[in-house]
Amino acid sequence: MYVSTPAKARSEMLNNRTLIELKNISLYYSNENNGLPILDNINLQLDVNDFVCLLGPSGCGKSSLLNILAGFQKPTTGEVMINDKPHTGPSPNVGVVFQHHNLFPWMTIEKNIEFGLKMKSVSKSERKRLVSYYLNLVGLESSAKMLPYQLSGGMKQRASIARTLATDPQAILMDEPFSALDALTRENMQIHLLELWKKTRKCIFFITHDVEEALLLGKRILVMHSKPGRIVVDLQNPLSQYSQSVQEIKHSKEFSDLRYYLISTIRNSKANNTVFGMNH
Ligand SMILES: Nc1ncnc2c1ncn2[C@@H]1O[C@H](COP(=O)(O)OP(=O)(O)OP(=O)(O)O)[C@@H](O)[C@H]1O
Repeated sequence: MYVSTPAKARSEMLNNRTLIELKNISLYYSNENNGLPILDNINLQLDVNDFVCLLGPSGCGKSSLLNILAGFQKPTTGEVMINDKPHTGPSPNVGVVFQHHNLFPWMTIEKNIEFGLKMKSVSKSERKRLVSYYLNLVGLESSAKMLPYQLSGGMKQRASIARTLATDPQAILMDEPFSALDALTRENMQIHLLELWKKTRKCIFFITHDVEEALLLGKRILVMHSKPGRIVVDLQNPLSQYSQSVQEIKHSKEFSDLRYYLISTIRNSKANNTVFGMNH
């Protein structure tokens, strides 16, 4: 069993503060799920610089939780706080990147990135500077004038990430953003996202089905069980401190031990509701 550092000590260590807090969240969708809540009394704090990966079996409520964090879905009970204020709807503080890019197909990549800035009434010269900065950050300078259909899947996802980053949200929620990509592109995107996070230190909440992806990306890993949807693991990922290459990390004993532990915990979803390594 892996026991993580208590939240307070962790926050102090990282000189972080809580950005988003979920308090006693439960969610029911009408009478489905045999009367059980989709989400059951979820309490969670995300810090300003967190990189949190959420794992769990299909249908356990991961996207529902993300929708509540994004302000798209109202919880049945409980509340969401951002910067200690109630969060009741979509907000510029929270950006979302979905599994399939949602770029406007009729706009060039630079216009797509500029769109949110226009909505925020950013001046033309500042928009130009920011578009150029974010294109550069995701390595798409030479694709600025292209339309989305002219880009590969990985490039489109990088453009989506740039568009979200450009509006400067405090948190970015990602719902399986790389799952539609081929293995090699996916690995490149993981490395790229980690570099982006190191540069921007935005709070990232990342849903994935892929345990290895969570181990390579997350500073912190959550596992949800289903029926009812609960967070049963909240783990500081020791691998995030490693400076070795991805390949070296993947071949380490700690990686394979953690991988085994997480897969077993996810498999046990229906049988077990014990809370492991909770730090909140
Ligand atoms: N709008 C809705 N109305 C009714 N039921 C819903 C709605 N959205 C999701 N559900 C149900 O809630 C449960 C959780 O769905 P959710 O999409 O949050 O799970 P998930 O863990 O993200 O699944 P996956 O990993 O397969 O994407 C499922 O049983 C789903 O059928």
